[in-house]
Amino acid sequence: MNGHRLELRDVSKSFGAMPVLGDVSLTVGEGEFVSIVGPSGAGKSTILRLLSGSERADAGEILFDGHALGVSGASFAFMPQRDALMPWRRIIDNTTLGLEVKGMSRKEAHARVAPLFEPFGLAGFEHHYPAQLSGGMRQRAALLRTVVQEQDMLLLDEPFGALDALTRTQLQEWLQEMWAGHRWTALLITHDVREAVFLSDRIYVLSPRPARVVAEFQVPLSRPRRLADLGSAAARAIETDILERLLHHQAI
Ligand SMILES: Nc1ncnc2c1ncn2[C@@H]1O[C@H](COP(=O)(O)OP(=O)(O)OP(=O)(O)O)[C@@H](O)[C@H]1O
Repeated sequence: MNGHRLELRDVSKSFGAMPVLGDVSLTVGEGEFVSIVGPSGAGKSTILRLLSGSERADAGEILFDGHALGVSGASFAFMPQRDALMPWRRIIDNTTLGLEVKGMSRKEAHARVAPLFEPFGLAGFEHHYPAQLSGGMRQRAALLRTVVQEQDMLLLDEPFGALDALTRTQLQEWLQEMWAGHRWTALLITHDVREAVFLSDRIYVLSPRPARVVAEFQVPLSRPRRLADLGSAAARAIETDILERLLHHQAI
């Protein structure tokens, strides 16, 4: 084992005649928050689908704790762009869904999620239905449902993409605090370079399809972070550099 939790080595994937991923290599360490930014349609979500097992790579290796993904027993908690809450279930019963699917009784699952409602800013809304909550609250409920399953790794696919700019900023700040407290091993897919800089330890920049990694950045901001840190010279320099790579996809 080389210290990485997740490692993709030269992973490629085509859909029919269309190459989507071309030799993508990346790593995520224990307790590390890593983001992937790339142009629309580059294949970012495809990477997550390879991890969740809903697609298979054509070539290359995906390792978890040094073992091939299929035999590693790795479990991923996935949070999609849309909250995917079930409208007919109360918030508390939505957040227990993943636990119940894994065989936990509803009573036990309720006991597990209940203490998280306060830190997730959902106290008092346990018995509301999704339609009675704001978009930001629904995304927090979706994240609660995701993290309570205590999987090996958190996969976030544009989790704030459907929110208005202010709510999105508030949730980025909130997620940063939550992550600092829990140190989930996390892989975030985003179009939003500022979001990636604010949340990540490291950032991979993908080229247009067929995607390959054209740059990797270590974010030099100390934690805990505040939004104001994005105005620092270091943050602005890295943001500009990533945007340049995205626009001109120069390889390093
Ligand atoms: N199951 C599939 N069959 C055929 N083509 C697919 C399939 N899944 C994805 N694609 C195609 O692969 C390409 C990459 O899709 P993917 O969703 O991974 O991109 P993305 O980088 O996540 O895009 P966006 O940022 O717009 O969400 C797209 O052109 C998409 O149409």
